[in-house]
Amino acid sequence: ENLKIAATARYIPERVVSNNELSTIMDTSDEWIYPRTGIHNRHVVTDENTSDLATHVAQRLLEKSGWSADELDFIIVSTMSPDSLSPHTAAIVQGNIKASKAFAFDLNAACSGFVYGLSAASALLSSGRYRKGMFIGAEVLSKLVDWKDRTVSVLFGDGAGGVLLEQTNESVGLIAEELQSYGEMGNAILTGRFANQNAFSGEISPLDPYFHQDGRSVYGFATREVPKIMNKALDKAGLAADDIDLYLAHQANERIIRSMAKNFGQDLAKFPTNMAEYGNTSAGSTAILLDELVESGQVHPGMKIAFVGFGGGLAIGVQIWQL
Ligand SMILES: O=C(O)C1CCN(c2ccc(-c3cc(CO)ccc3Cl)cn2)CC1
Repeated sequence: ENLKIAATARYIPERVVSNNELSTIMDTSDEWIYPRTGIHNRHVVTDENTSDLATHVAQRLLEKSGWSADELDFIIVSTMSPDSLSPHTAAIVQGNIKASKAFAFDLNAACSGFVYGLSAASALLSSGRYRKGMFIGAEVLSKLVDWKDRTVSVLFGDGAGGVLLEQTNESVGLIAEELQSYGEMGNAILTGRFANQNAFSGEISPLDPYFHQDGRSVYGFATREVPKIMNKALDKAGLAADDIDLYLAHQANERIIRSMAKNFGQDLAKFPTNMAEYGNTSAGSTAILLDELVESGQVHPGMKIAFVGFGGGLAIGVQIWQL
């Protein structure tokens, strides 16, 4: 499908929290966290929420591309940590940047959110009904974790990244995708639960709203199932793993990425990582990584890129792009 990524951008909140700082508020250490996860630091908001991060990304995308806000046909924000259910975060962004002709909606596919959102944005453009779209992955996971739970709170961070997409007649764009959910395993990654308490339900025991994950089973799921989905996407694209120049994988855990590289028979150099600095920023992670690589020149036109998302749902998504 002839689609062009016209610009990329990211926005990371300023406040850095190192593993060492975390060890002053909970019983943990860099020696415990880093070897298991590849994480040294994470960034957290202090006075911003998800829509603020996404709005910064939107403004940077418009600045970099020279597009004006009212050229946008739509804005999609992929997030599992919206400011509110209503207004949805994409609508807040649309209002903030005065994208007067755009419709906006949020999408939640947890850590596969960047790939699922890229799929939705690509489909809207390939339908021929729209020409220019903005897609942002944005998270403030720091409001969803229990900062007294050292097993989970050390894994996550806040951040956002995004792309501008447009129809093009250049032979670039989405080559193939494979998206798959595994709802029966959904309870392995839980957060943001609302109890179904109402005037007619009688007493419902309150649910804790915090992040819980069965790390071992998610780890096993990711290493087992992602390669299968990747191979399906490669088959659809008529490509081999060697043909992909870079694999931009969700930045959940360094060891998982290492095992994926081994599984695909690929050099670790093809799997750039930045979780050391940002932790797991769910739908933001691949978008942030993409913008950093574009900025450093490691990602440029002519390359074949695979975006790989996996996590809450549970869900997996792979998209292969010709840049
Ligand atoms: O070694 C240990 O104690 C543990 C072993 C397990 N670990 C894990 C396991 C799973 C995840 C994870 C999380 C999400 C949710 O965004 C999505 C995708 C993944 Cl693969 C992150 N870390 C951490 C250290």
